[in-house]
Amino acid sequence: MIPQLTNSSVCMRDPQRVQEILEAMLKAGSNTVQVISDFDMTLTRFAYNGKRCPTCHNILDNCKLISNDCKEELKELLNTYYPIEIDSSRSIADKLPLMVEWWTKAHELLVQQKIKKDLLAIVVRDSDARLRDGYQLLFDHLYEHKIPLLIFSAGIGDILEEVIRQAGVFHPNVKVISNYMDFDESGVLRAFKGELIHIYNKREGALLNTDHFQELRTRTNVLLLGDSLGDLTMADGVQDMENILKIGFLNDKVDERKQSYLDSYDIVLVKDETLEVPNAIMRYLTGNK
Ligand SMILES: Nc1ccn([C@@H]2O[C@H](COP(=O)(O)O)[C@@H](O)[C@H]2O)c(=O)n1
Repeated sequence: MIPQLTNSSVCMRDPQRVQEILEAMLKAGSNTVQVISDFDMTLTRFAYNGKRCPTCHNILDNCKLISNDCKEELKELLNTYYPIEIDSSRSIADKLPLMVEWWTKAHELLVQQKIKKDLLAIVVRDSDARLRDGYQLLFDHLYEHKIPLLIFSAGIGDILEEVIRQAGVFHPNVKVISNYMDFDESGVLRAFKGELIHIYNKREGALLNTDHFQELRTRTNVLLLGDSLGDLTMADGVQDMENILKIGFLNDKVDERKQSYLDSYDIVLVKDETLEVPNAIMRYLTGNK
């Protein structure tokens, strides 16, 4: 039905079920569809030319606004907590407090650096941030077909917005839920706003944004894109959901994590740095237009 679903990167536990969901969504019409996507390592690449690409946090961690001592501390945090984040032998309940600890410590360190708001655009421009191949097509296609795109990220909203703005795809149909920086009157970072969003509390974040989901109450068919098991709860605020198709990017520790991804996502994209499959699915849902 969709030739790209036979790509070597594509794994499905139940291809028949995927076909049924796609047919139901096609029948409902693209005016009932919304896309909910994670950002880091989902819309952005995991690696490029054999080198890891940065997350929103890493863009700041490694920039010239951060002192060398602070860079070292942030790197130590990454080396301590990232292996925990992707450890398939530990439960989410076990990892959750440690993830809160990671985000909290990193944000405290960033706040101490007195980062200036007006330098963020330069920081992003000078970074190795890289959206996945096919991003332009995805963002433009959703915009042309008036399909809402919610980017739900535990990264840093100000950095995320700058990445998509500089890529020329921050269209009016895009809404971002993320951790936003709070600047004082002279434009210096003094805190992070609101409730912390980390990798395992997106359900709570979704339930706090009832207004957004209420506005989209006719969009009862969801295409969800994520790269972690925490991303599966991003659509928990959607009202009267009819169908959901979950696509998961499996970027790291593939052998250890493949089964849990197959059990949770309808389509698993293994070490696939492109948006070829989501783009093919969107083309199918919009009648190949
Ligand atoms: N100090 C930190 C905290 C988190 N990360 C990474 O950010 C990712 C979260 O963003 P999503 O857009 O994927 O929700 C997460 O996977 C962490 O690995 C970081 O790099 N530094």
